[in-house]
Amino acid sequence: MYLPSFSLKGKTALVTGAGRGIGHAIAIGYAEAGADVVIVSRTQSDLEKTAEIIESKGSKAYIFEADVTNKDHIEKIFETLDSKKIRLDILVNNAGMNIRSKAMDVSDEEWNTIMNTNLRSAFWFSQKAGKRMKEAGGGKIITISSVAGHVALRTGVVYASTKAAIIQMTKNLALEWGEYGINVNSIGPWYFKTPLTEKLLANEEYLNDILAVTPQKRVGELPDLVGPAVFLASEASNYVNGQTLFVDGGMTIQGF
Ligand SMILES: NC(=O)C1=CN([C@@H]2O[C@H](COP(=O)(O)OP(=O)(O)OC[C@H]3O[C@@H](n4cnc5c(N)ncnc54)[C@H](OP(=O)(O)O)[C@@H]3O)[C@@H](O)[C@H]2O)C=CC1
Ligand SMILES: C[C@H](O)[C@@H]1OC(=O)[C@H](O)[C@@H]1O
Repeated sequence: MYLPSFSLKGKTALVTGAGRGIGHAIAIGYAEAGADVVIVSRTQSDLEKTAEIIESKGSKAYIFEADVTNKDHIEKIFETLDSKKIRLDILVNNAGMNIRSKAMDVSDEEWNTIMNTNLRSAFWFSQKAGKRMKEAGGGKIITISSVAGHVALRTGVVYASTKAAIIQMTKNLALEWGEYGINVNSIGPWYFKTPLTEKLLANEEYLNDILAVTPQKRVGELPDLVGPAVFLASEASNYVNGQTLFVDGGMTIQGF
């Protein structure tokens, strides 16, 4: 028995970083749930592959080759959506990156790149989508944070700071926009095998360290993330707001 409230039929979602990894999986999962998908990244060839799969599911794909750290690019995306009268029901701020420097070695350039990609872009996309969702009577905004925003990891203080900020931004936007029917939530993954992490996960010792603090004793598989992402994008989560859903195999509750 399929619960209709989980359907995304008739909805349009925008997913940043949809060319590879988690964003690619979420974009396709949304198409499978019935949504049309606006996909954004800097690599046209990746986007075309994602679009082909989305269209094979019977959904429309709208490609935007853009850099989320460039505010003009963000502006252009929304101007184009407006001109084409493409209504935005769901926004997934997924694009992100990391430079895993020790705190004492972080450069200004590294700080700016990580902050602009992971946090600043998510806010500008949210502000533009939020204005349109308010006019439309509601919408769903999901930002991909990380367990790194909740517990200390050895993967870099700047990245962790962006992910913690996303968790707080999620709460503040939910506080301001809840009355407009906008649900603002976040997903906090533990390790998933993607181009961002595949080199790390290929290191047996590092992988063993990960599994030692993961109750489910495995890293995440992309389908493990799609279900939570569909839930938070669907009407099934209409009374969930300001929350961060950790999809982590139990890692954040790991004690001793
Ligand atoms: N994989 C994991 O274990 C975890 C990942 N996360 C988070 O999940 C999100 C996705 O990560 P993951 O899929 O692993 O990463 P990947 O590096 O595999 O994919 C990142 C995607 O974002 C795009 N992207 C990166 N920078 C920009 C930019 N400036 N402008 C537009 N698009 C950009 C990339 O495309 P392109 O480079 O072509 O622009 C790519 O499509 C990130 O926010 C990450 O922090 C959180 C916890 C764990
Ligand atoms: C779990 C983290 O978000 C993930 O681990 C990494 O090494 C990546 O750089 C991210 O920090």
